Amino acid sequence: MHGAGNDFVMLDLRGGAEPPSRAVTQKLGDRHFGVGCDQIISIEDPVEPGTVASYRIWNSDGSIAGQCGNGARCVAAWVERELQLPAGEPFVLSSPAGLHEVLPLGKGYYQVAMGVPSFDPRQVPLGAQIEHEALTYPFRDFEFSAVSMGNPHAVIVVPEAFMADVMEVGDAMQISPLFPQSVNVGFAQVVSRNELYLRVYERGAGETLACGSGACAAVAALVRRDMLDRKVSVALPGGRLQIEWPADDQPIRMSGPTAFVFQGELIV
Ligand SMILES: N[C@H](CCC[C@H](N)C(=O)O)C(=O)O
Repeated sequence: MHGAGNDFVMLDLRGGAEPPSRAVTQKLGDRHFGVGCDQIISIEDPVEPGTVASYRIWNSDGSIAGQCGNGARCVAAWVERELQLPAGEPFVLSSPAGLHEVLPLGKGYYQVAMGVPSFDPRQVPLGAQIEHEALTYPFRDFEFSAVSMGNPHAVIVVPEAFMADVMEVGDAMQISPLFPQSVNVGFAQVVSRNELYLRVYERGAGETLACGSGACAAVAALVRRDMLDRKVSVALPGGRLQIEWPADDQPIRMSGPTAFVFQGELIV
């Protein structure tokens, strides 16, 4: 499946099937010697009351992630079809980052509640050298904001997202002691108070065509810096996501597309 071009191998692990080993996730993620994807997403039995399923996330390099926004929408589409849920009816999923209310919007579009963003440096996490929470932190000759959406994000405001040196800056930040668990690095160009161009150099996958949690993190960081209103259209290379953060203590709601690409059987 893919969500705005961020592509996934979805594994049906319901019934307690073994999660993939690191080697299997790397094999699945390999675009030449395996299937090829940005992340591997499992669909698993519900673990929380009131939920219909749970999911987990592995990046294509085999590392584990706590959240995946585009993946959450694809889990929603997969579950709605597989469990034959009543069309248009909301339901709840759980992930390592918590509970997620899903609202099917029709035509493969879903709204997912992605949780309340955290700016606490210990939550992101940032290295111990950062003692206090701040709107931005210095890195080389620029500054970044730090946000957790259940996974770590650094958000950099740039004049031209298209011209940003995503790989060089992204690589340098991911290996910096500032980010003990590495980081997803967003390059955000503010078009207006309701529109953002965004590119994301993801932890464990490199630059992807879209990053749902990255879009949420960028909106949260720039609302906090009074550079955006609370309802924003985020244009990424692979497609558009609608992000709304109703209030600081409310979950961010992300809406966007999903697509089924291919179904097969994995023989390991
Ligand atoms: N690379 C991310 C996981 C996938 C996030 C992204 N694909 C999304 O849609 O949120 C991490 O290691 O935290």
